[in-house]
Amino acid sequence: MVMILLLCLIFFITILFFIKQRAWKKSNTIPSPPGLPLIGNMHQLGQYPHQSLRSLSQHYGPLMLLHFGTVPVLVASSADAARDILKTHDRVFASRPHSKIYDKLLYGSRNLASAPYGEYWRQMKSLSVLHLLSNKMVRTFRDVREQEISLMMETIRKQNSSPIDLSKIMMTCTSDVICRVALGRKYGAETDLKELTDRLVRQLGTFTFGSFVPCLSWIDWICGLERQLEKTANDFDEILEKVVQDHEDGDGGKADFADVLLTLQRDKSVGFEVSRMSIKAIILDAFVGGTDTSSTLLEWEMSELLSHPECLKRLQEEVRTVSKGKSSVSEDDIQDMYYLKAVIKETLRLHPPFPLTVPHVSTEDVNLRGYHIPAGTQVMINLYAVGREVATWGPDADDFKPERHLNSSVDFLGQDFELIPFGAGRRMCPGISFAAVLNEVALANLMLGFDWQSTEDQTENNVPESIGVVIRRMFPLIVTASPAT
Ligand code: HEM
Repeated sequence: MVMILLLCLIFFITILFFIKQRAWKKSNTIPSPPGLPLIGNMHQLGQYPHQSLRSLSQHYGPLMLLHFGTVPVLVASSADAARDILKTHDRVFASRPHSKIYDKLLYGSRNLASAPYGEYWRQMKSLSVLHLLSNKMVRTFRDVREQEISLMMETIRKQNSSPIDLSKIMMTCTSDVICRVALGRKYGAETDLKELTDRLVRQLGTFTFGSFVPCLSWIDWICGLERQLEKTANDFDEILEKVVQDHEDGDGGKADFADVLLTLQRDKSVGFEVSRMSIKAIILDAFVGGTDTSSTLLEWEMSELLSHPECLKRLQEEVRTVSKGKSSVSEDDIQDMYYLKAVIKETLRLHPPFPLTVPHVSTEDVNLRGYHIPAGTQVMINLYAVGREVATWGPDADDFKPERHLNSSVDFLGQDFELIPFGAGRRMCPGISFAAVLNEVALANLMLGFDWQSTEDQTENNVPESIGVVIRRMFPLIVTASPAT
């Protein structure tokens, strides 16, 4: 009996799949790799969807329609296609698809990153952009950055030139900065916030049957997914609830994110209600959006520099010349470090920490590059493919060559669509200044303080990538660092 029911279900889904594909084909001729019933194109994504999608786009073009299960997903893989979506039709594509996982883990999607486009999202974006991550706020946390970077340098120094896990040390530095800025202090000893953030980010990227083949969502339930998500959400909420409580009872020292948000809630000065849940959800965004991305960027920078000793040498010379014998690089010194900025841009081009943007969804029917796109279509921009597009970056697009940025005005601020590692348009990353200044000053200090040696046999372009939403190195970067000569 069960077998017959299962066969009927598979038959029904297959019919539904072909009807859906036919409906799309009628109104569109968007190039579309052929898929399989039930799973659509999912079997073509492999372990590294950003790489597989790039390969598919080389065959099917910069705008492709795929099916993840029964869900149609438009994938853009060129600067022009990204511009059409994130600039020309930005408003139409500014929403996020509904996700049960986001709902469970992120306070019913009341955080900024997964809130659907609308009034609530606008309110949360203005809180983040104007009150938490503005240039002025970023400047006020200068001493936090300097202290944590100085601690990182001390940790490396203490190893006395023996091999160190640089990935771990850099991760500790960036996550401690975010923790202090968001929560006012480090929560290391009593709660493993790092482990919890890792778990949450991992679960946000979990494949679920329910998301792509809704009638199979019972499989997720049988696998115990709901229970796991609930546990993570509860564990994080317990910490955030304690943080908010501590701040309410606290002495109002240096204003961290929790303080700022509680003040805005009390003053009612922003013109809308700021709920306790919104406060916790916005703080959570800083951990989810900022922790892994910031350390991943540093990790790829060091990794690429170690594979390209001539670039490492040139950067060290620049940093040491500009710093003129000082023991550390200050944020004021960075302005004159042009090669440093070129190294950062080149790393973001080749290794955008989020290679596929958080999915967008269209809220109206729209004509995109001559194709009819119905409301409710999910869209992903393959930032990895955009950064490596041969048409814009040339035949050496896959090579690490910071020099290409030296006489170019192309920047990652969301105006130049060939380099958009932080996205662009309404949904662009609000943490860009925060991330950029932390990254610049951390990398410059690593260059000033030490001479570096890789312990690996570094073959160019051959460093394996991790699996997940944020793509870091598969294996930690083990190096030796001796005091600069
Ligand atoms: C190297 C560091 C970072 C990179 C590469 C990065 C990249 C991105 C990207 C690609 C998006 C998605 C854009 C889209 O959907 O089109 C995004 C969104 C977001 N990022 Fe970042 N990010 C970084 C650091 C940060 C930091 C430090 C924070 C906060 C402290 C942050 C908070 C957010 C938030 C809240 C969103 C969602 C915005 C929205 O949906 O309106 N990010 N980021």
